[in-house]
Amino acid sequence: MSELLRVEHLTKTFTSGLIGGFEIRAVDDVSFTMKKGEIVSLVGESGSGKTTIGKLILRLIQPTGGRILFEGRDVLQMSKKELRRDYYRQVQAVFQDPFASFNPLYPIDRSFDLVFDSYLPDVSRGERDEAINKALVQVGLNPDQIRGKFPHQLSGGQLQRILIARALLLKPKLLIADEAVSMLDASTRIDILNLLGDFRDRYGTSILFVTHDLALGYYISDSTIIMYRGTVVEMGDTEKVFYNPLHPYTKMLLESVPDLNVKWEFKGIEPEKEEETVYSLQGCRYAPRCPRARKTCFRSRPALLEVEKDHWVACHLYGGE
Ligand SMILES: Nc1ncnc2c1ncn2[C@@H]1O[C@H](COP(=O)(O)OP(=O)(O)OP(=O)(O)O)[C@@H](O)[C@H]1O
Repeated sequence: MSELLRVEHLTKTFTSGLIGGFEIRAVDDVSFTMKKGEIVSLVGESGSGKTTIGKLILRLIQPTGGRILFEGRDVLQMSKKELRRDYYRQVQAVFQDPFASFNPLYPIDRSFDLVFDSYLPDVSRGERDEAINKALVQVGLNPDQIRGKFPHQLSGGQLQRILIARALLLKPKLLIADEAVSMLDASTRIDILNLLGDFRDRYGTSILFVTHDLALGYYISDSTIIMYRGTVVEMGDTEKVFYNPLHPYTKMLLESVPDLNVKWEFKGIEPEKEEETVYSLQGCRYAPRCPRARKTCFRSRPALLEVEKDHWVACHLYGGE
């Protein structure tokens, strides 16, 4: 498989507060690649920088530093016209809240027409209708029951399928699915995941699957990137990351997934204290929470090293400096 996307040393710093504001390094020196037709999960707890990475790739926000290459082309150097005419034809996104993605004042058909108007203006009305109906059938919907309806007349699952049908009308090379199934019930969630996998198989669409849910990431992805507070702590082949986790944070995350047949029992656990969440910008960001942290972990950031084929970890326990 050849390379589709390359993210190099991507950094995004936000400034919060008006006077004497403080800086949040939401994404801190993140590098990874995606192959054509590959599904990559970007996994991490809330605030780890996943959505910010998706928005940077989509050029919805500007990075503080780093490069994004799509098929070798520098995305950050693209003009607005190039983005609109070319990049967004090939890179589409589906976000978490399907209700927020539609204008409640218009029937959902309008959202399909906007795609045609923006990217395929020369397609005739008849051809549009045919393509829309085909896309709706592909995502398991009956066009007769969907077309002409307003968003409030449809369920969250139906709207999410419509968003996927809309994104896939263009048969994009890259789909960014940001918590795209988080708001759906379990059975609809699996349907939508299967749909995404089916599209990858059919059209070779690469998918960046952004999620905080390890099980969903494992189900759908070929490769997994584990984020912690803006940094990549571990990444690689999904089987290797899940069955041979190396970073103490990945191990903790995997141990925290509740088992279906294990009941909760009181263990007197104290919630995490505020001072333990303070992290240093020079050292490993996980060091204050890490049971195996040493002095060096607070002093220097470990490099992301390939410890076995297709398996990288950023941890001083594995020789990172
Ligand atoms: N526009 C912004 N201004 C200031 N800070 C921001 C902004 N957007 C994000 N952040 C901060 O950047 C950090 C990363 O946020 P981001 O939304 O990327 O995380 P996430 O991993 O996607 O979390 P979630 O799963 O909760 O959406 C957080 O600390 C967040 O508060």
